[in-house]
Amino acid sequence: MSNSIPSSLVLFTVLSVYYLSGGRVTIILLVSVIYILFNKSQISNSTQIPSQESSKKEKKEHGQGGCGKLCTCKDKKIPEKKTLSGLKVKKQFGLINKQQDIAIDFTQTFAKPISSTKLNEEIISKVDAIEKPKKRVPKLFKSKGITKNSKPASSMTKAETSLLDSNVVIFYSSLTGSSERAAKSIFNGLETIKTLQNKPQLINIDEIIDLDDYFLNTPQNLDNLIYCLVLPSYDVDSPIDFFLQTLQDTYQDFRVDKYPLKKLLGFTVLGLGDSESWNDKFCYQAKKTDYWLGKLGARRIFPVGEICMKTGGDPKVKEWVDLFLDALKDDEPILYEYSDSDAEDGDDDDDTKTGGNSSSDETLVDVEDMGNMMKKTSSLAETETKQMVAKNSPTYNSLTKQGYTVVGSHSGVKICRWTKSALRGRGSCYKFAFYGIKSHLCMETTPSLSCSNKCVFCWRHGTNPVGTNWRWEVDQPDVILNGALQGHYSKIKQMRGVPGVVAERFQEAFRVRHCALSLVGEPIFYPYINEFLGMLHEKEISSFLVCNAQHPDQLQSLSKVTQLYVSIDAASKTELKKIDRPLFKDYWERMMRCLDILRTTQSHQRTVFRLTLVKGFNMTEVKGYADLVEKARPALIEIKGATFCGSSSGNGNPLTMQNIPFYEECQNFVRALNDELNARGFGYGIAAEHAHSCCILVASNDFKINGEWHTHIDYAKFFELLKSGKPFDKLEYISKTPDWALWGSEGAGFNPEDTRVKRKSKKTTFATNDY
Ligand SMILES: Cc1cc2nc3c(=O)[nH]c(=O)nc-3n(C[C@H](O)[C@H](O)[C@H](O)COP(=O)(O)O)c2cc1C
Ligand code: SF4
Repeated sequence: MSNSIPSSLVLFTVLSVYYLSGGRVTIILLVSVIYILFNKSQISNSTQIPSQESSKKEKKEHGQGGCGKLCTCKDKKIPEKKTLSGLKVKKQFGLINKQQDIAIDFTQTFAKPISSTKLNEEIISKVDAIEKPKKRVPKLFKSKGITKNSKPASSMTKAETSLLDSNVVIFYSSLTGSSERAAKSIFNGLETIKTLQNKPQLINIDEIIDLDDYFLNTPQNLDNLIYCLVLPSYDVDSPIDFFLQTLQDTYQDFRVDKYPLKKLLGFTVLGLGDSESWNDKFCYQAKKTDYWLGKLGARRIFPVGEICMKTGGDPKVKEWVDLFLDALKDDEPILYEYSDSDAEDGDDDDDTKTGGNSSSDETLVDVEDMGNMMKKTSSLAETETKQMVAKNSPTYNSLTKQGYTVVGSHSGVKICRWTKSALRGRGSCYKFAFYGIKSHLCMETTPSLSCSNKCVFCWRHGTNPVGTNWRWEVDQPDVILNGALQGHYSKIKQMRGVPGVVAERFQEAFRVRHCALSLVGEPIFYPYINEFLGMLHEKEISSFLVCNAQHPDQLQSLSKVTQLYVSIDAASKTELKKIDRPLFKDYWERMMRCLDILRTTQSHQRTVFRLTLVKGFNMTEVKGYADLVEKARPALIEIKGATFCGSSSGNGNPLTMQNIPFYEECQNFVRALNDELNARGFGYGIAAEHAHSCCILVASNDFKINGEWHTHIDYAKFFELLKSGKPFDKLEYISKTPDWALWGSEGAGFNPEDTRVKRKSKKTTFATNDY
């Protein structure tokens, strides 16, 4: 009889015959019972360990959960019988992931390590697939960034290329100079190795325009790269935070290769710190860097150095450098362990080591589990919330040395040179000529000292807090406003002993009437900017807000300001990258979105394009600027030549005096732009100038009433309109521009009531922010 006859049918037949024959046919019954027993044993054999293929096939033919009864399919292959017990035992005791003691070519095999582990994992995953049927999940993400089963196992690695044939790049970041010194010592040490084939390179990480050029991609012109990073640690915000954030973002970016740094021949990190004062956090950022580079697939060729600069200092640095240089001369295989640091930190994502479950289910992560997966990172992967500018930080020292008062932990205030000048009756800045702002009544402040650019003309390199998202503690708007006013007034008070201060103006200065939200940093980055603006307006302080065209969402939701600036530092994508060195990868798209917002949502505001002209960087593409004007249709365009003020030594500013345009060059640029705009029929004209600060104003013809420019502001009217609570337009609070401020006027924008004093000494740093 065939196996295909159901046993229940046989049993039924036997019982029927027995009954009908009155029990006389016992022999038939006996034979039947023997048959049923035999049949059962056949069935149990056939259910043992089908291969995954046949299991899939079964599921396909019988539905997801199998047919649930004895199978009758004709073409069914008898599956290969496998004994699992051996594998299971090995898995339980972590033996199957034992490191492979064979030397392998690292560069060739990293992505696909030749270890039997993978084979074993494959087998186990097949087994698991049978033992535990896949549970149904509603929606799944392929978790490239945190996938587990695709990670390379530990292996002995040997590169085809000798380490001495590599290109060594030494990266460093330094706030007070010791890491730079250590990096140079490595550089000099490498130079002494005669057999090193290529000249090493020394790069300041903070000066890299796009970190992805090195830490996602690698420079195309250099192969066999070895990265050596020299990093201090700071428990206060420093540029290293942004660097680490970038490494982490790359690792968690689902769109990019999970192991982008496997292309490197190797890496090492030298950490400098202070173990006496920061025992718990000694060299913690160097260790984090080491961790993330490993996560990104780079091969550690020398252990992370941890040197206390207080107790060990430069001699200890030299020791580490010498050992590292020796290691470069040694091409012995290196043990590569992907998850070593994870294991130490209790991150058990190497399942096979811990006897966990490595089934193929884990390449896919349930959406609900994503949060847990992310949380399940080691302490090295954790990011902490710091203050943007803590009182004991080098940034704080640098800012206060330059005359800034740091308010709270992320805001700043400083009296500008024009406020001092106005107090002494020596003239106000261009804002008086263009908009009627008396400089001694103006406070320059910012609620965010951090920025998402690293502009070439910015003072802030080296110590600047940077970031693309707000990652710091947040201060309340009233704390910032009161602190800023207090800081401003205390600086004004100090002016009382300065010769020439006009008593009346000195007295007036204790009632701030205007606030320039510019200074440095990015004001709309501050999460409570609208509340802050509301508080300013309540005190009848006008608001001039300057933003860098990198935060379209915040720009979109910005509430009413007296005047809204967007910095336009270049007219093309390439030039913008060169001059602003933006941190956002989609910086151009962001700027375009901001321009659209100016033309649409924010068109009720007095919108201003702010162009800072830097010779050799952004003074040629007049047509390009006209395109941007076409896109945003700003009410006003301020064109200003970059100027010098302060000392440039060591701030990473690449500009020289050659980059400062003469006023005549600025005038020519403005004429060309104005001609281009009018040739396109946009209706702009050159309204006013302030030669003293190398600044010219182009305005929309809407501001020309009966042939006269009305670029000034009726501030009382502005507050009146604001208080009405009704929407209003930029043209509802305009006022006539005085003759002395008009373009081509005799004094070129200098108020005849003030005394013009020519500065004798030329100072030496760039500043575009003498607003
Ligand atoms: C405000 C501040 C915070 C610091 N925080 C740490 C820290 O968390 N861990 C550490 O090991 N060293 C810390 N240090 C010590 C510095 O890392 C050490 O002085 C280092 O040599 C500075 O390197 P640099 O001169 O290249 O900037 C800190 C120093 C300062 C001034
Ligand atoms: S100049 Fe302004 S926009 Fe540019 S980096 Fe400095 S603060 Fe940021």
